[in-house]
Amino acid sequence: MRLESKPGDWQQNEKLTCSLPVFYPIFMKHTRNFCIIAHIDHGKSTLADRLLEHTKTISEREMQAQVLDDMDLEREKGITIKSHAIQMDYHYNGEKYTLNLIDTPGHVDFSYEVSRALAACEGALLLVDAAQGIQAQTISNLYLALDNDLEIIPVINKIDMDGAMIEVVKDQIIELIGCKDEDILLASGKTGIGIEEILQAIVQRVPAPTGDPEAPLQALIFDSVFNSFRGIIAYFRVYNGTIKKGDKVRFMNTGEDYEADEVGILKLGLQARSQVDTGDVGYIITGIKTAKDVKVGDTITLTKNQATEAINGFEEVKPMVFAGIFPVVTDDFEELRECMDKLQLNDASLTYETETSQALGFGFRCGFLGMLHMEIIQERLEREFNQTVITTVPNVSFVAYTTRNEKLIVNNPAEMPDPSKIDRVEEPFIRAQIISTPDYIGNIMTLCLGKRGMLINQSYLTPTRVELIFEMPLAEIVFDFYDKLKSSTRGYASFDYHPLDYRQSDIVKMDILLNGDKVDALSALIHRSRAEDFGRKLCTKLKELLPRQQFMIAIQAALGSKIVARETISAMRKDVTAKCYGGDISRKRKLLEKQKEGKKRMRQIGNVEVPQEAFLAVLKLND
Ligand SMILES: Nc1nc2c(ncn2[C@@H]2O[C@H](COP(=O)(O)OP(=O)(O)OP(=O)(O)O)[C@@H](O)[C@H]2O)c(=O)[nH]1
Repeated sequence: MRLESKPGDWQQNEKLTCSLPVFYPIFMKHTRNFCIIAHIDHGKSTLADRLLEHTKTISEREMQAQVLDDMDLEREKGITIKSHAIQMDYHYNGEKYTLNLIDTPGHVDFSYEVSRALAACEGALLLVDAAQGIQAQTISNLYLALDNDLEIIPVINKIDMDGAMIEVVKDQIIELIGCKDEDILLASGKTGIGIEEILQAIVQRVPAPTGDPEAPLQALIFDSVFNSFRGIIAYFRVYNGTIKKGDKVRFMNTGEDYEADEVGILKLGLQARSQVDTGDVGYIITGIKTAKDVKVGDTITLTKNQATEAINGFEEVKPMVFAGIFPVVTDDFEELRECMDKLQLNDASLTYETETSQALGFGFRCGFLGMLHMEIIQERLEREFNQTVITTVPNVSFVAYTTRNEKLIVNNPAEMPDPSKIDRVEEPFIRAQIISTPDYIGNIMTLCLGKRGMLINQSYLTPTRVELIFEMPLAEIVFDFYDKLKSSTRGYASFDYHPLDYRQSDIVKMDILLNGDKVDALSALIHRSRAEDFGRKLCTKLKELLPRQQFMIAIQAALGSKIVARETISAMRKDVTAKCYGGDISRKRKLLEKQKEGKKRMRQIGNVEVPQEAFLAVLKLND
């Protein structure tokens, strides 16, 4: 994200409406491409539903049915109907307009995809919750929209709520984007207030798309979905030219040629058309079977009559967080591999390679866009593929330079070379933006400085809202930062971050030993200043999480050969079922079954049984 864009520049987009080319056809004049941006839970989905209902794109009955159908359909066919993009017809002043609503994923893990979706629009509805006011993602999404030169329509949403502070939030918005009082719309996605005004504003204020229908085809891919019958369906926005069914097309960044088996527009489902024109949003099916071959941000052109340039801004999305995923039962490794292969077919941003751990056997080292992405993948493996897996400590990607000046990318603590062979290590830094009421500045500073953050800027957005900008190591955010921020500000602070660069850092490897055996899956890479404290807390947490056994268990944390912390779990004296002997047999069975259930996610390491929670203990360290 470029941060140079200044809030207040927002009205400059008028230039777009005035510079229409002479060949500007009527269908483009009546097209509007827009998205809805907001902080999480400010009511995006609910408002989108009302827009679809109001324009009769989806009837009330379908809306109900749709919500119910969605999960099954998505599972069976991989089609997401309401998200991604949908076209509405809207009649205004006796003329029919085509409004394309492009949905954005909204979470920082997927911010590259958000920026591509925004690039396919000319305008954005900026929703702000009337009770909560401006939050961190309101601002970061606004900046993304400004970077893409979008016309911003500010909307105060949820005005039906008792706690709505319309005037206060109006002032916040005026301060932030420099608009006029009358530019701000008032709405409630729940009751339907303001929906007609929003649709009118989209037609009146969002510029119609520009472009040359006669020029060579340039269509930007802003999203793709996987359909098990039809392969990958790519969603695009046509900037110049026309795409027709049967055309031979080229994906400019991957350099691959395909045939357009089907093209069309996105209504409640896919609607095939003979062609999709300049300025419009549509889909293409080419028989591509894997998500890897369709990259968000790529440009589609024709094989003959190619565009000379791709639409700029294509970027390979890089994983930010890495963790091991292992089958609970070692024999299930091949089955897990098949599931990972299938999962990657429809999620190109998941990367994985085989990993061997002494403790856990064969598994995969996976790369994720962020912690949310990691949770989603784990959940999908369990729900859709019925796998029971153990996930290990997540870590960021470090860069180690050896004394021979080789550069190594370290995505796994086990790959970190011996300290004697390392010249220096670099770690990724992020720019964190925190917005809060001024009462909590002290707590936020303590938290962020404790996480090796540096305060870069502090500014008051309004007298009651302060924005703090820090530069911090990504590794510090990955663990428990967000929860800590919420608890130290009683939920008042909101937070967003963006990657910055790699910086030299004193990183060491912390090993954990159980009864003297090093458990590689519990190793972590950590800053030296935090290592001893981290080791102590981790040992204490592991003591809580490891079940007692018939013998004593020593838990040790070590930096190289130096033990920095130790805890002991004493031996269990009695058999858990002993008290049931001679008693009720069904009670005994229940107890044994309960134990079996608990074993599901246990791994035997040496002679110690380690439950899944222990592998992620790092995420739950006490203060
Ligand atoms: N009172 C009131 N509640 C609303 C309104 N719009 C949405 N909500 C509620 O606010 C919550 C969040 O709404 P969503 O539409 O899911 O918000 P969202 O921005 O799409 O959320 P994410 O997709 O999670 O970012 C839900 O519980 C809604 O019922 C509104 O206009 N008034």
